[in-house]
Parts: sequence; C-alpha cells; structure tokens
Amino acid sequence: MEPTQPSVAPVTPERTALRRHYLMCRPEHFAVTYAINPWMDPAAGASAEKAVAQWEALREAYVALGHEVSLIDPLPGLPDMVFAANGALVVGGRAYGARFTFPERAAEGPAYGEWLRAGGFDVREPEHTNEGEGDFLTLDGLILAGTGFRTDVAAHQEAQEFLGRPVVTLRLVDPRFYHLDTALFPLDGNNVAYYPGAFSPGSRAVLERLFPDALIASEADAAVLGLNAVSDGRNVVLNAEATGLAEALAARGFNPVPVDLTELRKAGGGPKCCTLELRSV
Ligand SMILES: CN(C)C(=N)NCCC[C@H](N)C(=O)O
Repeated sequence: MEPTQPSVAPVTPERTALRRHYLMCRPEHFAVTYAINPWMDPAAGASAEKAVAQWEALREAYVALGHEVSLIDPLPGLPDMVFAANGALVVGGRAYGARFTFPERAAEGPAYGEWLRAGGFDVREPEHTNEGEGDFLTLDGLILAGTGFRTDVAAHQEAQEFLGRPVVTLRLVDPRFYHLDTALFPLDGNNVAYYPGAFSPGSRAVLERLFPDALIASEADAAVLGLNAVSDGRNVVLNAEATGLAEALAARGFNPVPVDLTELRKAGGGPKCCTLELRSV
C-alpha cells in the first residue's frame, strides 16, 4: 500500500478590525454636469435623491461596524464634493491639502482644508496638484502614491516632506483607473489588493516586490470599481457587483460588506471615494 500523506487543512488567518474615523459629505448637490473621467456622461444624468439614499446606506454600514463618521456640509455648485477622499490626505494628525486638477472641483480643496483646520488638524496648503486620498494610500510603513492622470509626482515629494513618511510613486496607465484608489486598496497595514493592468510595467514590478502576497483582482472586478474599497483590517466595504473579489477576500479571512453605490459610480466614484480617513497616528 502507498503511504498516505497527512493532509494539511488551509489556515485562514484571524483578522482584526481597527476602529476608524471617517469624514463624509452627503451628496445633496450630486449631479453629472461635466465629464472629467471616462465614467461620466452628462447626457445620461444622475439622481441626487438616489445618490443620497445609497450614500446613507454606506454611512450606516460604517457606523454598524463601529466606526466614527464625521460630516462636512455639502456646498451647492460642487456636485463631486461627495467624494471626500479627494479632499486631503490625513496622517498622524497632519493634513496635506488637496489641489484639484480640474477647475470644476477647485473650490473643494479650500472647503475641506477649512473643515480640517477647524477640527484641529495641522493643514498644509499644497503647492502641487494632488487629489488627496484618491491618489495617496497609507500603510503602516509607507504611503503609496498614484500619478499619470491627476496627481503630480512633485506632490508625492511634497507629501513625504510634510508627513515624514516614505512615499512610493506608482504610475497609472488606464484612464478608467484615473486615481490610485480605483485600482488598489490596503487590506491592512501591510498588504494590498490591486488590478495589475492599471499600472505601468515598472510600477507592477514595484508592487510585486513590495507585496508578494497581494490579492490580485480580475479586470471584471476592477471594472465595477471593486477596488475602490475600504478595509478596517477585517471588514471590507466594497461595491456589491465585485463578487469575485468578495469571494477572494472571504477566502483570506476578511468579511466582505457589499454596498450598492451605482448612482455615484456614474461620476466615477465608489465607497472609498466617499470616505476620507482621519488618521491620528
Ligand atoms: C478615489 N476617489 C476619491 C475617487 N476616485 N474619486 C472620485 C472622483 C470622481 C470625480 N467625478 C472626478 O473625476 O474627480
């Protein structure tokens, strides 16, 4: 008889959630009146009422998970202000302000800056174009920074100097994934999920070197903005249509929390875009 190999059951790691503090902006003035990314079609229109209902469900999901949510008042004439992640990058109580690429969103930078200053954050007015956490994603030891469509590489250096954290530049090459947070999200402080096709060959090699155990997402999941997700280290809030990604997350011991943000996707945004993390450490 052949000796039988002892079978080893796969070990799914226990994941730990860390309580977060998020800033959000109710989409009362949401609309698609201009097109600054390939997802936007002003002729197709969008409903602020539907957007508010979907956004409320996202806010409630965060609260149910035990996170704190603060709100900034939406301003008329700024239909994209719901995308709070673009408003700044906040790390260790310091806020590196946003300076938007397109004039349509320019007034959002000062609005978020004022809110953060009033909240006691040390706010830096940026010299260089950058769209906040849309293109800066923070892990324990470093900050990943996107460029290619919106944020200028000079802003990566400016953020590094102000925040005192290493910033690693990644080049985006597919216009559907115009912000880093449409193509990659931190699973926890040390690992990420991403769609390789969104990055230049050199940046893909950097990601492989930094994160050999990364979760690699399919194009189908990326194309429904599934990577525009928010993880607290255990629970991952993501677009409901990203079913393959949700399964892969569950297989790694994460708890996928699906949300429906189809109305906001008409402007090119998902759960992460609506969520600016206020990090005190
Ligand atoms: C990661 N974040 C924040 C985003 N991807 N933001 C969505 C911005 C959508 C807006 N219409 C724009 O094109 O700027």
